[in-house]
Amino acid sequence: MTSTAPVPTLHTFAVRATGVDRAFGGVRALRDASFSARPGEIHALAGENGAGKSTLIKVLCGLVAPDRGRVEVNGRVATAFQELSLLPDLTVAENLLLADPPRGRLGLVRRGRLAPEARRILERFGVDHIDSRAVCADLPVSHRQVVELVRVLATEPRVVFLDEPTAALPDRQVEWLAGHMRRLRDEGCCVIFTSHRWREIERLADRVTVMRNGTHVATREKLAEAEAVTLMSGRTLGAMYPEIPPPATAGPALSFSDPGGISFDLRPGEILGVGGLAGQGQRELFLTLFGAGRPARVTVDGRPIRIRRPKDAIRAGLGIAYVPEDRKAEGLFLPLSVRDNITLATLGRRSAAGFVRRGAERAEVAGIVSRLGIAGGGAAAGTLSGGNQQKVVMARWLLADARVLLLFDVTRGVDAATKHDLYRLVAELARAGKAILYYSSETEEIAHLCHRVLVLREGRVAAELPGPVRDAERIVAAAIADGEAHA
Ligand SMILES: Nc1ncnc2c1ncn2[C@@H]1O[C@H](COP(=O)(O)OP(=O)(O)OP(=O)(O)O)[C@@H](O)[C@H]1O
Repeated sequence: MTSTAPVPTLHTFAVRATGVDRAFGGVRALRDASFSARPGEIHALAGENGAGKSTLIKVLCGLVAPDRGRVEVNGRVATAFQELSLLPDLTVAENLLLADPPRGRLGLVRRGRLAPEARRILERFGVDHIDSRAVCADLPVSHRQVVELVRVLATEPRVVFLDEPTAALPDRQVEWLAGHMRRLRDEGCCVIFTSHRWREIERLADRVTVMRNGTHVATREKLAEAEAVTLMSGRTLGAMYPEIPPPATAGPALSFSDPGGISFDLRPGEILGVGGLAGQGQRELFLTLFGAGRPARVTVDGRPIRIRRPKDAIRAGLGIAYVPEDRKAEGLFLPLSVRDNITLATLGRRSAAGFVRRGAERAEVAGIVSRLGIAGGGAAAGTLSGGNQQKVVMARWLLADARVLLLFDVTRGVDAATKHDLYRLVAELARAGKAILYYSSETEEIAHLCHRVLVLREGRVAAELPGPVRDAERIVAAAIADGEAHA
C-alpha cells in the first residue's frame, strides 16, 4: 500500500518535554519546564545548583513521573547519574554485565565468562587498566565513574543522559569521555549532559539549554559565559574573578619544607596556588598539612610545629576547607544553624574570660552573612545547597583565629554564581590577612586567583610561576614541559 501522506517528522527530536511540573514535598523542582534535543547533537543542560537539571533528566528517562506535562522519547535511553549507581559490593565485571550477563545454553549465567567478557568491553573503551575483577567499593572514585560511564556507553543507546559526568574525573579521563561523546553524536545518538564547568560546555556542546528555578530560560547554539551566568542566576555579576589584594610584606605565616621535594613560604594575605596535572601530589600536600597524611614539620608564625594529627594542625592555626569526593558536606554541623556554624570556630576565643559575647558575635555574623550573600542565617546548615554550605565553611575562617587556610577544590560541583561569591570570599580572606594555599581541579581558577603558583609534578615542585598567571594554558604547559624535560 502506498500513501501520499507526509512522512511523520518523528526524528526532529530524540527527547522532548513539554510543560512539565514536578514537586517533591513542598519543593517545586520543575515548573512548566520544556526541553527538546535532537538526534546527532551534544546538548548541555546548564543552571545553578537546584535549577532542576537532574530532575528534568530523571523525568526524561522515566525514573521520575511528572505531576503534569508531556514527555516523549525516541529510542533506547541510557543514563549515568551523579550519585553513582554501581553496586559497591559487586565487581566491575558484575556491574558491567548486570543487565545482560553471558548465559549458557540452559539460560544459566556463566560466571566464568563474566571477567573476560567485561575485560573485552573495557578494552573496547580503552580503559583496560581497570581490573574487571576488582570490587567497585575498592576503586578510586574516578575509576568508579569511568566504569559507570562504560556501563552506559556500552549499551549503544540512542539517547544518553550524563549528569555531571566529569565532576569526579581527572583531566585525562575528561578527554576520553569527550571522545566517546563525540563518537556517539557522530553516529546519530543524542547526548545530553550537565556540567558546572563552562569551558566544558563551550568545548563540547552543539547547543546549550539554560534552566533557572525549575524552568527553561533559553536554548542557544552560541552563548558567551557572561550571558550564561546572567541567565542562570538572574543577576548580572560583573567580572568573574575579583581583584586580588596585594599580599603583606611581613614574614611568612607558614613555612613548609618537605625533604620529598616541596618547600614554600606563605605570607599573610598571600594566595599560593598549587597547580599541575591532576594527581601529582596536590591532595597529599594538603592532607599532610592538615595532619591526615604523613607527619610533617612546619613553621607557623615563627614557631616550629610538628603535625601528626588534625588536632596539631588546628592548634597551630591551620584551617582547612575542601569538598570531599563523595560531595557530602564535611566540617559543618548540619543540624545547627548557619549562624552557629559560623561562630563555632571562635567559641574557644570568645569564652576565654568565661563569657560568650553573644551580641557582638551576632552582629559580626550578620554582617558576614549579608556581605557574602549566604542564604538563611537562621536555617539549619543541612538544608542549604552544597555551594551555600561551602560559603559557611569558609565564612567561619573570617572570624576564626586560623591564620593559614588550606582551600582544597572548594568550588567543585558548585554553580557559576556561587563560584563567583566564593572567589570574592577568597579575596576577602586574603584581605583579612589570612595566608591561603589554594588548589582547584579547574586550573583556570588558580590562574586568576593566586599571587603565585607552584606547579607540581610527581610530588615535587616542577615550576614556580608569578601570578596572576591569567592564562591557564601556561600552567598546563609548565606541568607538561617539565615532564618532557625529565623524560
Ligand atoms: N528526591 C527529592 N526530594 C526532595 N527534593 C528534591 C528531590 N530531588 C530534587 N529535589 C529538589 O528539587 C530541586 C531541583 O533539584 P535538582 O537536583 O533537579 O537540581 P540540579 O539543577 O540538578 O542541581 P545540581 O546542579 O546541584 O545537581 C532542588 O531544590 C532539590 O533540593
